[in-house]
Amino acid sequence: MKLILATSNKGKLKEVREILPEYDIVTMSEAGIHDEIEENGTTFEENAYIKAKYVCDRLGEVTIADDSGLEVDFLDGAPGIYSARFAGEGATDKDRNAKLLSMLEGVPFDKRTARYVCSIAIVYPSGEKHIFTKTCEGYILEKEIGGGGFGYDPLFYFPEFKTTLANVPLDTKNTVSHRSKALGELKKFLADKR
Ligand SMILES: O=c1nc[nH]c2c1ncn2[C@H]1C[C@H](O)[C@@H](COP(=O)(O)OP(=O)(O)OP(=O)(O)O)O1
Ligand SMILES: [Mg+2]
Repeated sequence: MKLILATSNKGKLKEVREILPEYDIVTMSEAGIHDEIEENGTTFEENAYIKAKYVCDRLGEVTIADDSGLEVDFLDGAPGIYSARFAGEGATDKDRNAKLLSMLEGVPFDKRTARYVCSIAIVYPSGEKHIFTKTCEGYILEKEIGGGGFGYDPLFYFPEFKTTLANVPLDTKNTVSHRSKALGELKKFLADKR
């Protein structure tokens, strides 16, 4: 079965293709849509739906989208839904990680708890929609470790792995991540629907 994926994030795309090998994942740009979709919702769920709905309306095909981010407890849940934008337009993963580190300067390890959140929306041309949300709990380190994953992964320490999600193979990250768990719910839903 073909699923359009409404994202322009290559890290997400790689993970979604690994986690859903039984689906033919076609990106919005492969389907001819190059628009920047305004993420003006107030929750991960709303933003995931906004992205999937936008692309589904244009293509008339079943579309999924991922809205995700990092909630840091010491920062009262920031950057949250602003995780991609909180260091401004044109910023890189490196810039965002540097900004996050500066905001946590001097904060001891046990107060650096954080979680990733991932909402996966699926929208059908009929208007049917479903949204699945999962989290992944960890700590923000004081320096980057590892070259894998993407985004905040070099700073995201996962206790059971005793290292960051950037310092384990992708298939290992995919056994515990917010994204793999939310996509697992989607998989169950799609299997039940058949
Ligand atoms: O597993 C992850 N490992 C590391 N970082 C992560 C992860 N999951 C989300 N993140 C970060 C990346 C980005 O800074 C933000 C998502 O923002 P978000 O708007 O959902 O994605 P995006 O703008 O990069 O691509 P798009 O909206 O086209 O899907 O959270
Ligand atoms: Mg985005």
